[in-house]
Amino acid sequence: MSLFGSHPDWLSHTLDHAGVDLPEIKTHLPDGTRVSRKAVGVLDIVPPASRANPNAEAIIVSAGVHGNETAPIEVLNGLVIELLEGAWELSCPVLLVLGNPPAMVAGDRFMEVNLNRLFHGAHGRSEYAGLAEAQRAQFLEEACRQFAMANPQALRHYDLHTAIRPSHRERFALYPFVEGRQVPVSERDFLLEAEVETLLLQHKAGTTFSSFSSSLLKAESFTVELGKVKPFGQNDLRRFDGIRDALRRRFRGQPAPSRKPPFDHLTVFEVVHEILNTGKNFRFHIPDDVANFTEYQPGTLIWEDDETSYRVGHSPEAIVFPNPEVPVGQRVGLMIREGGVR
Ligand SMILES: O=C(O)CCC(=O)N[C@@H](CCC(=O)O)C(=O)O
Ligand SMILES: [Zn+2]
Repeated sequence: MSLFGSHPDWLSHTLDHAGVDLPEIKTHLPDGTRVSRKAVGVLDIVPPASRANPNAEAIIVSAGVHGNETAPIEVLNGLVIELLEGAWELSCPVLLVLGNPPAMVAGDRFMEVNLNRLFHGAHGRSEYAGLAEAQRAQFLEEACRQFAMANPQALRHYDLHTAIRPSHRERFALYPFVEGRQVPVSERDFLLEAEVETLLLQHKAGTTFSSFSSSLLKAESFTVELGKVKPFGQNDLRRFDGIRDALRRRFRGQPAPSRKPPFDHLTVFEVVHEILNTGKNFRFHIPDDVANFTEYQPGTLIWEDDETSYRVGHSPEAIVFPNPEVPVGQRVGLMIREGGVR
């Protein structure tokens, strides 16, 4: 397919052209579906207007916002291969994004600065001026805005990741904070369909990709953690069948299946405290290699600096994403408290 020149698929084209500014290129599938490669790693795919969109939605799916989180990249590439081969027909507009191609080639989380801290306008801060990752964040925001404007259906965004640490809960989703909203039942059902059994409710807006799309584009968005970071080719992709099958079902516009055990209830946590590297002789009292969802008892000292400290409150709290190796001002981890099963 000319979209990818001599490359066998989207992923190999993206890796081979990482960091290159290619012009937009458009083509049609035999069934009339329009496919546009808007940039390296960005595909905008729209079914023919005559085709029904039974779920009345437009979907953004991103992976590779962190370059070393390879399994969701392989899953998304697999779905693109199926679609372009004609294995099934698309029913809703989709914008598919491989976030950070140079970091994917390097096998690193990022090159100069964490792309997933540059959205919601953060790419415009003076300290990021001229950085390729800031330009990519700006480009991706604009691509999402244009996609949302061209497709006025209900907008969804799933930003797919894998975690650095092992986890007591293999798959979990984060729901960005937007004042006054609640997770719709249909989205809870979708997470369970994707075998994601745990949901974290954020307590404030951030600068992640999913926070941008939910706050500024009014999308129902989630960051979805699907397992552990591994290099390309080393993922057991059977562990990602849930998300692949659930996304394919949505792309095809098929009805949602009913909840089935063991994936029939979501355990919900709320974020109670975001640990930031304060830079004032910051000391983190959680071991470096602790698993996500490790629980700490009331009163446990989590971090301190020369001015203040944080201890677990009146009931147990767990840690996710512990990582003290971040620049001053960035997130070292989240403290969460269980808030019910739904
Ligand atoms: O395992 C880790 O420490 C990081 C995994 C990861 O990249 N998580 C995302 C979560 C984004 C969000 O809070 O919605 C990130 O840190 O960017
Ligand atoms: Zn990530």
